[in-house]
Amino acid sequence: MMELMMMLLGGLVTIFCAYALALAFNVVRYRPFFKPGAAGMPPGSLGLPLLGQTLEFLRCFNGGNPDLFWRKRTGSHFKGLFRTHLFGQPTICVITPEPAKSVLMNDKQFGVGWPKSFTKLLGGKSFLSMAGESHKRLRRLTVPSLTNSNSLKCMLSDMQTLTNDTLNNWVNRGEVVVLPEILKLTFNIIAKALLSCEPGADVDIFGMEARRKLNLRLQSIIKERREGVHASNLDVLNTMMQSKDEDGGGLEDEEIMDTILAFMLAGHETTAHAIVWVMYFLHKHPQAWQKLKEEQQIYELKGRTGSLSVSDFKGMDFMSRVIDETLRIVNLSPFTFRKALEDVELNESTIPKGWSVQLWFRAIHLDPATFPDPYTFNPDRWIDCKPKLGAYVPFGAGARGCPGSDFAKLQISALMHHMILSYRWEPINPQAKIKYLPHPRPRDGYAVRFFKNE
Ligand code: HEM
Repeated sequence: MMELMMMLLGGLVTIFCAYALALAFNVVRYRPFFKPGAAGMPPGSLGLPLLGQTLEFLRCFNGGNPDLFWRKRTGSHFKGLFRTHLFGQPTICVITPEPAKSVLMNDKQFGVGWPKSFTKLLGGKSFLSMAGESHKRLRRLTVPSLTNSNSLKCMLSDMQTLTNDTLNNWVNRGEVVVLPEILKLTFNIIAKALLSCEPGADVDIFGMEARRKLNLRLQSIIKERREGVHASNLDVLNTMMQSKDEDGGGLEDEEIMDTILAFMLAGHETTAHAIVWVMYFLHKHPQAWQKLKEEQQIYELKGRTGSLSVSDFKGMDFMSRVIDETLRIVNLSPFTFRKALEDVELNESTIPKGWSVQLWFRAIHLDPATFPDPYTFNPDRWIDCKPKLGAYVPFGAGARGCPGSDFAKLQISALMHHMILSYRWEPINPQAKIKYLPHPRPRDGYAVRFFKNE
């Protein structure tokens, strides 16, 4: 009997020691050496060696309660940041507006933080991989091709044609799973805007092999354009090829190719998810549906004659509130990444050099201090709501803010204009659970019955 108890005790002591050692491992491994007098690290724990707190993070997100992870970490010493260890990296999570603004607006001390696998896929000359002056130069030379009013005007007409074709096709089919269908549509729209590709063109962008093939294809398109073939197309590629900096220098082919790929990847998935969620919330909130329909009826005649302009869309107040509210509550990019380039003091603590910094937009947008009753979909909250800088950042902010925000909003508005006036839909699984990673979406992809109004 005594022997058995001793064995049991020995086992318990071993487990306890192993656990204590495991906890100490990360503490020792990532112990920072701050200059004398510097503030300490933000509160938190690094969890287990190698795994850190990744399993708990995945449990929260995959278990349908993504906010539990950060809510559990906001104790009395909390100053808007906590430390943790996620996906193999010691990490500081920023979850309140003030420090988020400080990080977003400070690209000298906070550099590119995307995971290496991601930047490798995008190519070394994409501005998602670049930093500092070269990042600024690349943005100066490429972003206007996407955002200037002439480009948006040309894109709008294609968006409306492609949208109408898609919606008519859905009516003929009766039942559709919206997400994959919208992904095809937003991909066709971006491919047309960037390269004048017609819908159905065989363009694949996922994976290294697809990227290699796309690069070869882009190389030959660029060569043809330089030789004058389709050189008058009003697409983003031609505008980029003509763009010049102050010294008269232009973009290298590799810079153009990597930027086109970045626009393609970043430009269609998030927008497609946003459209699904706008449909989802409008169906759940009949009053908002009705209000949007009434607003859109003002533009009905112009819409039917194809003369709706970019400024018409920008002037649609309720549409814009619906989009802002959807992006706030859904958080398509739940967080973004930076890396501390040196020790940085922030909110009475120090972020160690080399650590990953994650900005948790989800936590910021669901903070009741800025947005009372944050989980309720209420487009009218935006009538008097002017959040301070850093408190509403669905497109990020600062030097790395999203260059496609106007393009995305225009696309969502153009589609919803036609959809709300001429069609209606009924979800087939109204209680479908939500999947939160990589972008939040209804698990069934939002399967609906789709009808044309009489
Ligand atoms: C609803 C749709 C969209 C959302 C919610 C969204 C959100 C974001 C966010 C949060 C960032 C990161 C900012 C940061 O790290 O600070 C970003 C970056 C970026 N987005 Fe978007 N985006 C959307 C649509 C688009 C579109 C349509 C395009 C292009 C056509 C685009 C191209 C990019 C690019 C290239 C970057 C990287 C910018 C840089 O590093 O300088 N996005 N976006």
